[in-house]
Amino acid sequence: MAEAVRKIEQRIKVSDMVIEVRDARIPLTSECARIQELLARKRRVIVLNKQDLILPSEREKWRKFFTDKGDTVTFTQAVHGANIKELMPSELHARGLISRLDRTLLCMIVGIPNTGKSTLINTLRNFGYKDGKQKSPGKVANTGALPGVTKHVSTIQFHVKPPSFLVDTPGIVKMDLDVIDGLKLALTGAIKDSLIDPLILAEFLIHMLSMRQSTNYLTELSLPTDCTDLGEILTAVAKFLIANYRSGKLCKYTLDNTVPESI
Ligand SMILES: Nc1nc2c(ncn2[C@@H]2O[C@H](COP(=O)(O)OP(=O)(O)OP(=O)(O)O)[C@@H](O)[C@H]2O)c(=O)[nH]1
Repeated sequence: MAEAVRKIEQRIKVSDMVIEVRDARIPLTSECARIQELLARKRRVIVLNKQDLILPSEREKWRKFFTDKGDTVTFTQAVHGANIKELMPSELHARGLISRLDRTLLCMIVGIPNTGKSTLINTLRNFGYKDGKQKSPGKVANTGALPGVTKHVSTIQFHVKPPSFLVDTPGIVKMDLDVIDGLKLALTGAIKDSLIDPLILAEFLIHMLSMRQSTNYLTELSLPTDCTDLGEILTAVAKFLIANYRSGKLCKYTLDNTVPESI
């Protein structure tokens, strides 16, 4: 991880701009805290990916939140290419994120693990080549449902004219995570499942849902019939809740709030 951070820091200095990919379900907790100081000095667009997993009303609330702070944001669904056009060189230029369109463009992609960076790169590349009327080059970055798939820093062309490149980087997590941040990251799949007991994670999820007065999930819950042991049943229920939260079937609430709240 330290090596990855060092390489990212070196490459950021020579890049024209940064695309910071966050998880739309945790727009604050998924910030790339470890290099925020560096990011603050670069032109940056915050991509809130996995927009399909939050309600449209939540999207609008967060868009206003970031825009009021002076940040440039784009909501995407990288798996299906939603809003990818907003990240094409001409759009980045129109939004004031790059100053010239006649020069080679180098864009860093950074973010915590599992936010969809590699998926976004593949989608941007397909879209970018089509935008330049070139044959679609296919997938280059490896993707996966578990965190930590990308291990190395690599540079990938995503547009022909102007020649534009993306620097793919491994996901980086901050060192001094507090418990609540850790639970939110675990719930959204940014840190490994093996690190947190699913019962604790499910309890946290139920707590977060009860704060939003949401009990819809109770009607969906059918207990596994092949379990007799209470502990096993609870674990099965916990895993059911977590999996359904992650797929967006349980609810589409963000876990962060635009105003501070006590948990
Ligand atoms: N629901 C949803 N899932 C997505 C979206 N984009 C990516 N994913 C899924 O999120 C998971 C992680 O995607 P990756 O592209 O591998 O994420 P990454 O940020 O490169 O991950 P690391 O290698 O851990 O840094 C995969 O299962 C993707 O299919 C999206 O817009 N919506």
